[in-house]
Amino acid sequence: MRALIIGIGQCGTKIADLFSLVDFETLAINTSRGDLEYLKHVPHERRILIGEGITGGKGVNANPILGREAMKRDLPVVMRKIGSIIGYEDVDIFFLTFGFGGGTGAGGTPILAEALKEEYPDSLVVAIGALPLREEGIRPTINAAITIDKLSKIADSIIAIDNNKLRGSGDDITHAYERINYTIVERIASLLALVDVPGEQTLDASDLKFVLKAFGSFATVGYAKAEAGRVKSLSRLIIKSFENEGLYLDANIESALYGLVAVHGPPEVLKAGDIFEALDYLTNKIKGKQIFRGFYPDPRERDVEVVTLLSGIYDSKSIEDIIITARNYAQSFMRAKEEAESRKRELLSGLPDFDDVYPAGDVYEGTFPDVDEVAKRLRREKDD
Ligand SMILES: Nc1nc2c(ncn2[C@@H]2O[C@H](COP(=O)(O)OP(=O)(O)OP(=O)(O)O)[C@@H](O)[C@H]2O)c(=O)[nH]1
Repeated sequence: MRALIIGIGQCGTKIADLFSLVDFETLAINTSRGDLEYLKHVPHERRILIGEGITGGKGVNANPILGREAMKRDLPVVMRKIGSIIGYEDVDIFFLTFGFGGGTGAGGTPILAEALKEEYPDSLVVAIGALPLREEGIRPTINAAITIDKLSKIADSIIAIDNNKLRGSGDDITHAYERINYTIVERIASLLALVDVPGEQTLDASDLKFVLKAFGSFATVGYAKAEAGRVKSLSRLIIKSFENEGLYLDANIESALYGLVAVHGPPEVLKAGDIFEALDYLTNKIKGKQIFRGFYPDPRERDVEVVTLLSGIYDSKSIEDIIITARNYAQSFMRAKEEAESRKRELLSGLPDFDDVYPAGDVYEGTFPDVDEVAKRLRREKDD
């Protein structure tokens, strides 16, 4: 199983940086030179500054139109770099990490996603994006709505992380971001680490690709971990992994089409009866009724770890809030614009054509009349 993580914009490259720390292949792309330099783990030759001609290396200030333009202009450079990283061994999944509310990531990600789908039709393109906080105002919400719309037509799945779930954590925003970035990397990395690994019942790359190939709908990754000695009911722990609000997306999991559950831990805790009870429950709960599973008994393990992936989700309050807010704003903005235009028409109606007020015939092609001469002539005409 080969994954390439591509971070776009500040949020996306920070997440890619953490993936780099845990030894994933990564690439960082940004319009801001400063933000690229700030990264700690992505190797320098895997950092690409785009749109320098438009932005001077200073970011696009939450304007996704500029983010899109920057990616379009430097797409050949980006695709060449990706080609050189990939070499001759196929990539199973490109994970594109970004923030929905900014400009570089929101504008650039759909452009790159489309190019990757075209160039590598057998690989999946999965977007992992952070949804803006409501307090950030209307612009990030609109950026998010535009990008959701675009990506839903291109990406195979969109793993959306709702930053609003950070509220109430008590952390300042930088720490809250760090925590959520860490969590998402931990979950995806744990899941990928279990694919193609020998186990009781194993998950392979084609299972994961099947689950994530979900026509641009939403996906969410759940997680639960406990010390083996403290697990009273494994079935309860598995259910907790997709029930708890740690999913970071307000979503109705019953609307999911596919699911995948991977359980890793000491063999004495991984009891088949418990696992099947939880899987039956989950299979009956989701609409698509298809759950892939992998059990990985490991005598060296002291903890039990459960990673759950649910995909094909179309019923999510987090997403609905963004789309409805953006749509309402767009409609009221269009109404206000029409009113302003009709008020302008009303105000200016009835004005004469001021050209008629000035005498014609004094302007000759190619020459300018002498203003003093014209004034003298007009005075003479008046006196006569
Ligand atoms: N989860 C998470 N969200 C982040 C982080 N940094 C920024 N965001 C969110 O991402 C959005 C801003 O995206 P950025 O990545 O900063 O913007 P950008 O893509 O670099 O675009 P420009 O700054 O406009 O050039 C906001 O809605 C933030 O809430 C982060 O580290 N983690």
